Amino acid sequence: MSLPAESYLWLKTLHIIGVVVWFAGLFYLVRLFIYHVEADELESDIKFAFVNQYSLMERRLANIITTPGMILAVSMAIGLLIYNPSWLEQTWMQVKLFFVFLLLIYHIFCYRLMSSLAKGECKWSGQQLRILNELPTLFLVIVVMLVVFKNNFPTSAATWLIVFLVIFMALSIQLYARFRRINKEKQI
Ligand code: HEM
Repeated sequence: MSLPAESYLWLKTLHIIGVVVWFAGLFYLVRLFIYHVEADELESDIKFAFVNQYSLMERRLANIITTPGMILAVSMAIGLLIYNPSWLEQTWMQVKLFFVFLLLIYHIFCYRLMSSLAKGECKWSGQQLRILNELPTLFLVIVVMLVVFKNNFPTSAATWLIVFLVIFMALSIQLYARFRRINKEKQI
């Protein structure tokens, strides 16, 4: 297939725009889930107003931003592969596709969480959702490193970066939880 090089660059531009929109949606969606779960724990009359509003915001974000972003990123990626199928033979692309597959499972899982939240059946705590919300960051770091370094992936540097990220995320979640506990005790 011999498309002009500019077409390839247009596909790549739209692919990157799709990826940015997709991730913005995924990050904000789980943040909304956290607010939703915390509103659900309130013992006040306005609880239902909050919970309904969060459900509406989640649905709109997922259907108008997150999923269209995913569709744009994936369809443009298919275009890039049709343009240059030899990418599929490269190890970095195979590893990338594995992580994209995990990301798609995460995306579908977010939809399941959204529907269980809307029904008031969600078993996840705010703390667990905070941890879940760190997963796409890891996927993002790994996938972007794969497309940039390709087959020269800096294994040792990447390992340290990922270990650092995981520790940093775990610590910040714990610190935030402690900060909230102290604040709550002060209010009582
Ligand atoms: C359906 C899954 C995907 C496929 C098949 C795919 C495929 C591709 C291909 C073939 C390229 C062009 C590589 C080049 O010209 O050097 C590319 C570029 C890129 N992809 Fe993906 N991609 C997918 C998902 C993603 C995701 C989820 C992300 C982000 C987390 C991502 C981030 C990027 C970036 C940043 C580039 C630009 C790299 C550069 O120009 O150096 N891709 N992708």
